[in-house]
Amino acid sequence: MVKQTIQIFARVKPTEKAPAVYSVDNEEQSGGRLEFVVPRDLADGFINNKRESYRFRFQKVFDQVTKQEEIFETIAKPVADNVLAGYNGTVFAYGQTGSGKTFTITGGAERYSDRGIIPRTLSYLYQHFSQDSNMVYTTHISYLEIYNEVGYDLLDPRHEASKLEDLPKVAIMEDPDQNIHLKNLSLQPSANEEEALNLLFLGDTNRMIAETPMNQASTRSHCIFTIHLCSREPGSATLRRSKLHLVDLAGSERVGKTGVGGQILTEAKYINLSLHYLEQVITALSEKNRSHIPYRNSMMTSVLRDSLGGNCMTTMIATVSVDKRNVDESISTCRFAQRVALIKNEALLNEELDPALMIARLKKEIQLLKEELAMVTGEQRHDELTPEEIQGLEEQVKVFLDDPDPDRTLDLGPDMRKIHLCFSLLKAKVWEKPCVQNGTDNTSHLTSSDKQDSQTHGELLKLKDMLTQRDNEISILVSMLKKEKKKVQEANAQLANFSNGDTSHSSSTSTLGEKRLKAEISEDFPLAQHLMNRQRGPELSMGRQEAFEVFRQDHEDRLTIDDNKTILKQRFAEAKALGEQVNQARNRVNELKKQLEMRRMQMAAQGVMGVQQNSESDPVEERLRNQIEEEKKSYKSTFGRLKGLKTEIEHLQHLLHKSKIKLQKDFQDWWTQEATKLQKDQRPESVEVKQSLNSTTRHSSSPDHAISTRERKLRDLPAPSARDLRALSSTALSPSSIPLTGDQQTDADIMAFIKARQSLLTKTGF
Ligand SMILES: Nc1ncnc2c1ncn2[C@@H]1O[C@H](COP(=O)(O)OP(=O)(O)OP(=O)(O)O)[C@@H](O)[C@H]1O
Repeated sequence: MVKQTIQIFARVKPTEKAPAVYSVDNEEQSGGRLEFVVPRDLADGFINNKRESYRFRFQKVFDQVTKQEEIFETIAKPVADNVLAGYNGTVFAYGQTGSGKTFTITGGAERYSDRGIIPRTLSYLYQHFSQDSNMVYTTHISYLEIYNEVGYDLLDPRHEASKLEDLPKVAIMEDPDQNIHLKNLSLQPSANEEEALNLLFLGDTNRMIAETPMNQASTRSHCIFTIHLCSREPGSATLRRSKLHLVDLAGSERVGKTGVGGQILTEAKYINLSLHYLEQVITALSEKNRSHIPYRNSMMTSVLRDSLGGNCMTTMIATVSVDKRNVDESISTCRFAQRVALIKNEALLNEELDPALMIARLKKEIQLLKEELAMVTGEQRHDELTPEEIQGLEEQVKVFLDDPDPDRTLDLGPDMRKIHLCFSLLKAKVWEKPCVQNGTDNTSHLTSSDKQDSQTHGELLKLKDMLTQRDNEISILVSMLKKEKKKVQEANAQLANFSNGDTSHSSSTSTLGEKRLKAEISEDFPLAQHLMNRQRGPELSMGRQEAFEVFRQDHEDRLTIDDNKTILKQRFAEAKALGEQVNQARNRVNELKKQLEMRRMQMAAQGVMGVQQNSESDPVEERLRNQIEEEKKSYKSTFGRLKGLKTEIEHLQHLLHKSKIKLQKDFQDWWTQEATKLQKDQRPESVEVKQSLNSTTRHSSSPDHAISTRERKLRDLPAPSARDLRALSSTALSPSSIPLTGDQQTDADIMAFIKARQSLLTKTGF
């Protein structure tokens, strides 16, 4: 058992604004120190106005310039090493919204070098698996999102087609030993790094898809990415099962400060509530003599129960922003971390015997014992006695009983089935004869038949003695058998439990999801298109497509997307060149091998023909072998580079994909806003329009239907060409300059559309 307090680290997010006064000191022996100096007049809110300096201790403090690589090496790698050794591990990020939790745990959305702890840990683990031939490893991945106290499986493929509320909820189940099991959370097998990364990408994409302007899930949900590891030495029945939770918590800011309302306020309350329960658990754990820890109050604390004060090595990263306006939240984050640092965990080595292997072993042992027995008895044992065997035994018993010799024995061998049968035959014989009555031992008066009876009685007593002896033997053998049977039953029951436990997680979905993800990456905007279809109905109209093009040109992420596209092209070219090099190296190795074989054949032929040969090794063969070794080395290193490049390419594709979805979502939000604005502007303009709308929606049960009908019309209007639009934008807008239809409703829609286009073109400088 390893006893350890939760390790705490702080990471300061880079800022371009004037930062508050703060300092970082990692020179101290006892760890790192983060200090904020808050001038008295600036201190507000809950910060004590009398204090100026706030100092906090951490294992280490990472300042603004720290790279992702260093964060992984210092924080996550030691935890991953413990997980490889069979201990549970958790790394969780805590901090206010925008302080860098997702950046630290998952990674940034722009560069490959911004990969966070999850992809780096996966890379590290799979590299370890491939290098460690002493162990056999199997991994499964689960990805849980907790939003408004409800759990969702981020690897559920239905995410794309359904609304969050319609997805199956993950439920918490507790077994009698208080172990937590999560129903409806799938455990996806991942045989290699690529498969694991695809699951991460799938989960991240699903997390984005679920977001709407009203639900910025990434900010207001907790996400737990778990790597389930199982390892064993080949042939050993001992298994090690460990789990690594990588946790991105929701933003920790206080509701009062964020100034939100409506749905978002409800969510904020949930988050605050769940983080409040997290605080309660942490406070309870940091207090001595507290017997009750309120884990069950929230889903997140229930799921992370082991990570907090249980069987786990846990590390917390407090992400802080040093912008002046965020200092009070940062101080609050650091205070929270100080309490977390008091919690002691007791991590156990998670070893267990593999029930399947135990059963196999016991079966083998039984088989061996049976074979030994057969060797001793010289007989092959079957389950039942055959009719011939029974007949033979009946005759044996008859001969035994008929023989007056008291030393006569009934030789049955060590076969319980035969012994049992003979005893029952004897018993039957005994009960066939009338019993000798109680009487004095007056044998002188006995007739010959009486004497015979008395002899039989003597034999009977002897037999009774034998019977007792055999009974004892039988009891011993039966109890041995029972013991063996019980062992097998227990092992069977364990196996059944084990496989039941697994099936609750077993809805395997990975391959489909991966395929879909890959297919989507290769196209341009299909997922986003699908998203819009889901929310708004069919296909983008021509007008919207054009508007989207203009919107895209002006979007803040366009440069990142273009940059990543360029890098991706470069990487593809590099990968192609490396692929060719790998092929060439392989061909060269094959060619050299052929030459080596030829040379060997030549030398052998010369030997046969009696040509004298140098007894030392052949220099030509030596040279060829060296060349092969060199080529193999070059092949291996180029192949390694190619593999690394492949991972980078996949990551870049994922980043591109994410940026594209974000772009589409931003456009969607903007479009909806513009449409709503226009509708508001036009509301007084015509009562008839309203009436007309009402008549269109008379049959609708939804009060919002009027808006959506109108919006749909606006969207589906055939758009003028870009040239027409430019012409339109330079023309003053008057109903006379636009070809109208005469229908009041349609003309109102056309005007609304033209206005929206014009405002867009004005914004983008056309
Ligand atoms: N160390 C860093 N270096 C560079 N950029 C960073 C760093 N930390 C955060 N950022 C950037 O700051 C922005 C907000 O970060 P991030 O989304 O990780 O915050 P968060 O704490 O996860 O917020 P939320 O609670 O909303 O999920 C992102 O654009 C991210 O790329």
